[in-house]
Amino acid sequence: MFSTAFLDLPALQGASGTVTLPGSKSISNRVLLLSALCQGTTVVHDLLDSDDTRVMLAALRQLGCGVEVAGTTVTITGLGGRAWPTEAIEFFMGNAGTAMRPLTAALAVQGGDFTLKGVPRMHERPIGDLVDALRELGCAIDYLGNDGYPPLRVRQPSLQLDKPIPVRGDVSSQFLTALLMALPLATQDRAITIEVVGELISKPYIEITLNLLARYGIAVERQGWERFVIPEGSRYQSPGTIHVEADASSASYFIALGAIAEGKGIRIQGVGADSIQGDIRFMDAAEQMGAKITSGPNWLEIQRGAWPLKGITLDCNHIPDAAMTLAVMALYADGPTTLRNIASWRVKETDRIAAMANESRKLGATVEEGPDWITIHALPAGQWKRASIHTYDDHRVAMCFSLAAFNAAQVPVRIEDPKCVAKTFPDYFEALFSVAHTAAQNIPVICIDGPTASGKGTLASRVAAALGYHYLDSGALYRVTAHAALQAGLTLEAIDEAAIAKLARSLPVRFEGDQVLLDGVDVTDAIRSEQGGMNASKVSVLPAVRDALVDLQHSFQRLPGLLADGRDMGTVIFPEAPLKVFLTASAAKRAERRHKQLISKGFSANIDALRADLEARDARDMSRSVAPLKPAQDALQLDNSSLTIEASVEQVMVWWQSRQVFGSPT
Ligand SMILES: Nc1ncnc2c1ncn2[C@@H]1O[C@H](COP(=O)(O)OP(=O)(O)O)[C@@H](O)[C@H]1O
Ligand SMILES: Nc1ccn([C@@H]2O[C@H](COP(=O)(O)OP(=O)(O)O)[C@@H](O)[C@H]2O)c(=O)n1
Repeated sequence: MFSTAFLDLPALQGASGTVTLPGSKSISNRVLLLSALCQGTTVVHDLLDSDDTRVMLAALRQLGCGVEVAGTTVTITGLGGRAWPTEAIEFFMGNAGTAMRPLTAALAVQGGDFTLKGVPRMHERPIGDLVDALRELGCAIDYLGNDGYPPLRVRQPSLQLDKPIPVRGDVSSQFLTALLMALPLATQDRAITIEVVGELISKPYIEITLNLLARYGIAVERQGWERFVIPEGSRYQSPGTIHVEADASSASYFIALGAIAEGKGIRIQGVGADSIQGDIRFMDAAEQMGAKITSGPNWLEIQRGAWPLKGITLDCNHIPDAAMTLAVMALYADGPTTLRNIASWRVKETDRIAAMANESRKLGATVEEGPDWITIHALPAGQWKRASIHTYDDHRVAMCFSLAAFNAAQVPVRIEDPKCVAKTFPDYFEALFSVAHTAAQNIPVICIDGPTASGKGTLASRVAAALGYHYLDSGALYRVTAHAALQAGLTLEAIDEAAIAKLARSLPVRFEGDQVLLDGVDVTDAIRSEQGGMNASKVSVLPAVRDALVDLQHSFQRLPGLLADGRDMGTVIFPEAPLKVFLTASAAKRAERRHKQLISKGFSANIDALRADLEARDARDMSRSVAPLKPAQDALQLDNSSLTIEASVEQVMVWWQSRQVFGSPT
């Protein structure tokens, strides 16, 4: 996951390959709650690991459920047949609507002394319709803040279930889902009837709920979409094992990607056209816009068909979440696209109609909006602008606008607060980068060159972490090469140049966090010694060795960008890099830093000897004939002798930002 303040997506050109999608958020949380209400143990496979499921799991633990997590498999030992807690419990529900609503209903029907709170935005998301329905049937629920909104306090109910329970059908279908999942708890001596008042929106989500309830032994009788009868004596029965289908609305970004990007097509693993989720019908809308889609039981394949895409007008009531993706596809169309019947967008994580309109306008688009509709006009090649997309703590806004990076103007797109995707798809950007491609010149490289112990590695890795970029420690490659050569019984002299170069060309080196592995063996400590640095300096003089390492170094230039540290990053390996920094500090300072570094790692060291060594290494690095250590002509010099690490990082970030001008962040 990218936890950076922003993520700059380079202009992307195409996409091909396979993405495996994580489990659906709403199915995950429904399955967790149903498993908790069962007697016995349920093994849930392919569970989504996300903020919403973590909130639900924490709540279930507080209630006394057995919860064992092993990767994406979670084993739940349910509360069925056991005593419910009688002590007061306070639940923190974050911003997790898929946990808040069904849990409120289950707790209210079961009764106890429970408080449910969330983040400030959760306290702005309406829950009045659910509470009204629950009160109607005798549940005791108080508002602790504003009427109609969390936080809530739930107490002991006195249930009256003889009359049908009215539920408004025109608000979030999660209310009805919540009731359908909670009411089987109260069917000991009667059947319970729910009556929908008005048109039921988002019917497909109710179908998912009914489908899952059936898996848990609850056979709800559906009479049209107006009445639902939960039979007397209904009891949750564990299915034993259950697999969570991938999220069909997450699939929408990759369906759109296949339709927009040039390439051999995208294969999506985890969900197919026969999915129980209504959002899968997004594929029909994407096909209308031009996508070519084929499908099997658990997969979809998408290719670009019509190009530009075709503008459409669509009632999106059946695909409220996935329809947001159409708004970004609309930018690539041949005419305007109007999405209708999307009033529910206004009360989601943020006001999504306003968000999609504002952010599309930043990209240069013309957008009109009404209470329950939006029209997005196509964006011609010349009119795309570099924009910093505000994401409103809304995962879908972030994922949708990542698709703007395929713009014909080939301008990059900044996504603010990229970690908001954690709600449903923590590794969304990693998945995007695994299939997206672009020309090397679009993938930014920041070079940090300089003498030993000037702080290159520290600076480069910190800036990489701040930007979400990859990091190349090129010195480590020379260190590993020298290590491998010595292990192979070679000298580090010119006489063995060809043999060392041969080794270097297929060096089985891997970086895992701070560890360096050679052929699977951890050589971190061995290569980081001062002797290791001196040996690296010796092999690095040999032109054939330097040449042999070029391709390996270039292979680190991957999306979304790279920080490269070494001696010749800016002069030889990445001469086109948009920012080159030549980092120096006085020899005295550098010797002092290296001394501290070694002592802190438990090595003994003598500061004068260190200084003599590093001056000898500098001299060799600066005087060699190939790729000598020197600043690139266009490098910015940074002497950090009297700067803190933070100040050096800040300076490089300021230089970088001044070259990356996006529309002003909001
Ligand atoms: N600006 C700085 N001020 C103080 N100490 C620093 C600074 N930059 C780096 N250091 C420290 O100096 C030591 C050497 O830094 P390192 O990044 O390993 O250098 P290089 O990669 O250039 O050899 C580390 O212990 C690091 O914490
Ligand atoms: N791009 C690079 C990186 C390192 N090197 C060589 O490898 C040695 C070790 O590099 P390093 O970056 O790990 O060394 P430190 O600066 O960390 O001491 C340097 O002294 C250089 O001789 C190089 O020639 N070119």
